[in-house]
Amino acid sequence: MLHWGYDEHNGPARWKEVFPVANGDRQSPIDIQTEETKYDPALPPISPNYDPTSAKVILNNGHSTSVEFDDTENKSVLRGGPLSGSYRLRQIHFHWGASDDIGSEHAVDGKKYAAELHVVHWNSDKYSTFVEAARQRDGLAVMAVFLKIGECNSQLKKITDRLDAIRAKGKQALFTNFDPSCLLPHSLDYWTYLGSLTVPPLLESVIWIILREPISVSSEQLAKFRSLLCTAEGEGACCMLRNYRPPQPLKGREVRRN
Ligand SMILES: CN[C@H]1CN(c2cccc(OC)c2)S(=O)(=O)c2sc(S(N)(=O)=O)cc21
Ligand SMILES: [Zn+2]
Repeated sequence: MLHWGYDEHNGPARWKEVFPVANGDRQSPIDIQTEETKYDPALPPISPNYDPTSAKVILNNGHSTSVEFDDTENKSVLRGGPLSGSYRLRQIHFHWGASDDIGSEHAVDGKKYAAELHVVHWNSDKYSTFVEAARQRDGLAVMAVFLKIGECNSQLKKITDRLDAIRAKGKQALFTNFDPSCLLPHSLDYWTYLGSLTVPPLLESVIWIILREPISVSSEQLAKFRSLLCTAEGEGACCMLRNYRPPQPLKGREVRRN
């Protein structure tokens, strides 16, 4: 396998050949069996506090599209929930599928949503860089939001309307004055468990916070994600039709809810 991706020849089933942690004890995503989740009265609400001026660029990295934030100071942080201390906002990105009936990474009682938003943070209280934090078991905190097909999402439009400027892999465009809280659902109720990055290097350093209420996305908006290219300008164009990893074994982990 040359470079990892989501096709038959380089997809999730083969990542273990290069990243053996793929068969680890705390891999993500998972299928959340709601009957097995444990209510924890000690779990406080999560509290996102983002400064819109932290937003810098929107980027096509060949595997997804992301909005990157300035994480050189504690301007945009996530606190509360299962977290001790504050986790600094790094980037947001999305996962989707080739059709509207699949696309999310996590599943709920076997049900997959059309797409999934990930808001990535790192533990800037304990570690001095993102890369160092990404190697620690409490280094990263990713908040996941499910996207279900419905009304056009006017907040998401700020992102989907810019995708044609970053069609090819490696392209980026200025993207500022954006507070990702605008993409969160009304309720911040969540499930939480200990897992990993869902993309190589699949590091087992993520505290996952999965919001239980989905947000909407229209079929047309979602189609725009699929028109992104996994290839750079000048290479043979290949569309980014899917970029989700399927659910991984729970291996005895507990999923708590607030
Ligand atoms: C958007 N693609 C990834 C970019 N990053 C990345 C890239 C390379 C190495 C690395 O670890 C050192 C991190 S990231 O940490 O921002 C994350 S988190 C994440 S997910 N799906 O698990 O939430 C995917 C990515
Ligand atoms: Zn992700």
